[in-house]
Formats: sequence, structure tokens, C-alpha cells
Amino acid sequence: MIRKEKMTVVSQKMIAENIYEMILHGELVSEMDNPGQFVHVKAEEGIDPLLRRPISISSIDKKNNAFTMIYRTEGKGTKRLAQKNEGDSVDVLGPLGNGFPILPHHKGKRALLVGGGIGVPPLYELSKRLVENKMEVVHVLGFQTESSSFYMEEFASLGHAYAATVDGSLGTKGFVTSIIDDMDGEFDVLYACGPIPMLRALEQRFSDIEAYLSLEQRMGCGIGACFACVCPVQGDESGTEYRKVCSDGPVFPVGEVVL
Ligand SMILES: Cc1cc2nc3c(=O)[nH]c(=O)nc-3n(C[C@H](O)[C@H](O)[C@H](O)COP(=O)(O)OP(=O)(O)OC[C@H]3O[C@@H](n4cnc5c(N)ncnc54)[C@H](O)[C@@H]3O)c2cc1C
Ligand code: FES
Repeated sequence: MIRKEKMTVVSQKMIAENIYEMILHGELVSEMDNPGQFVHVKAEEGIDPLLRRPISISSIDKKNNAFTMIYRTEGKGTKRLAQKNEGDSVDVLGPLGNGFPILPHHKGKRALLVGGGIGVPPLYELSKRLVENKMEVVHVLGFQTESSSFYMEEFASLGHAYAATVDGSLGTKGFVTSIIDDMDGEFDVLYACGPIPMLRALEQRFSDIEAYLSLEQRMGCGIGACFACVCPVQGDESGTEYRKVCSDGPVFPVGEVVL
């Protein structure tokens, strides 16, 4: 069930350049289910900024009714969020979206998790769940530079974790595909979240395996009512079929929507 709640900031810290980790406490956590779902956050009371901002659920701690978000400061909304302190309240709507599927037939299989920039956070809860499901996980995470990278150790504690940075300051120089193209072995399932060019490159390489891509589309309402986030369905010649990223996604099987 989707709820709206004023949640309490348990902690807020800067974990990399312009990257913040915020832990929030509240009843809404009991509704969180699938990794890859997101929350819609109102950064400030009142009308400025008016719209909520979609942020992925990065980690869920049901025992303590808490969850973690990791976000990059971009514009007005995320900069206001970064000013919140321990004990402050944040207006949260969620959990929203479908999330990544973890299916019984995945048990014992090998999964490749690929994240780019602010597409990395939802992969953390996903990776923990896959490991619980007795799967082998390999992570390939792309960042601009070492100073904007985060959670490499946390991912490495769950499975191999490779980094790619545009300037080569950490891991392999280049994009996530620079690592993937040189990797040995087969994967049974791919999960990815990040910018569209990255998802397109993965779609070309992994069209023959089970693959799920999470899209970071611009959003309005977040609950399927405003059509701000629609994207066309692949192979629809009439041009009338579409999916709403907020309520049908943000995760789609590879090949379902036009990237
Ligand atoms: C499903 C989903 C999950 C996301 N998860 C994360 C996350 O875990 N961490 C993180 O740092 N960011 C995440 N984003 C991106 C994040 O929503 C934007 O960076 C944020 O909304 C920017 O708001 P702003 O006010 O700081 O910037 P502004 O540029 O001032 O925002 C202006 C408007 O554009 C929208 N917008 C701008 N950039 C994006 C974007 N990339 N995606 C969607 N809407 C955008 C804002 O929501 C707002 O309505 C996610 C986006 C989606 C759709
Ligand atoms: S954001 Fe309103 S329909 Fe998706």
C-alpha cells in the first residue's frame, strides 16, 4: 500500500562529492517490499519546490523501521534535502513502482548488476536480496571520478565489485561497458539502473538473457496520474502504446520500452 508520512531523519551524511546518505525512520517502511522501488520526497513544506522528487530506496531495515536513500545534489529539491539534520522530518510518499523481480528460478544463478552514478543506490538492496536468494552477484559500477564514487566496499562484501570511472581515477578508465566487454563467464540474469545511453548499450549486449532495466525518467505525480513519465513500447507500429515509468516501472524487462 502507498502511504504518505512525515518521516524522521535518523542520520544524514555526505559520503562522496555531492552524494548524501540519508536514513529515515517511520511506519511507511513496513510497506517496502521489492528492491528497486522508490519514494517521492517533498523536499520542503509549502509550494517551493512544488513537485516531489523521486529517490530510490537503497536499503531497507524493517527491524528498525528505517530505510536509506542515497542521492546526489542536483537542483533545488536535492539541495534542500541536503540541509536536513537529524531529527528533522521529511514528507515521503511511497513505496512507489514495481521494483526488480527476484524469482524462484533465479536461485543458484549468476547475476550481473550494473549501475551508473545515481543508478547505483537501488542495486544495494537488490544485491543483498539476491545473495539471500543464494545467487552469485557481480557488480559493475560506473562513476565520473573516484571522489564521486560510493559504497564500493559495501558492494564488495556481497560479491565481486568492479568500478569504472570516466577519468580513470578509480578502477577501469571509461564506462561500465569497458569492463563488461572484457569479463569472463556467462550470466543468467542482468539487472541495471542508470542513464539511458548506458541502458541502451546493455540492451544491445544482453538481448539474449533475462534482463531488467530501471529507468530514471523525469516525473510529476509519481503515481500514474499525470502522464509526465510515459515512454513508448518497442515494436508498437501504431505509436499509441506506452508505459508509465512511475507505476508500470521503473523496472522493465529488456526490450519492452523504447530507450
Ligand atoms: C525512479 C527514480 C529513482 C531515482 N533515484 C535516485 C536516487 O536514488 N538518487 C539520486 O540522486 N537521484 C535519483 N533519481 C533522480 C532524482 O529524482 C533527480 O536527481 C532529482 O529529482 C533532481 O531534483 P532537483 O530538485 O535536485 O533538481 P532539478 O533539476 O531542480 O529538478 C527539477 C525537476 O526535474 C526533475 N528531475 C531532474 N532530474 C531528474 C532525473 N534524473 N530523474 C527524474 N527527474 C528529474 C525533478 O524531479 C524536478 O521535477 C531518481 C529518479 C527516478 C525517476
Ligand atoms: S509521474 Fe505522473 S504518471 Fe508518472
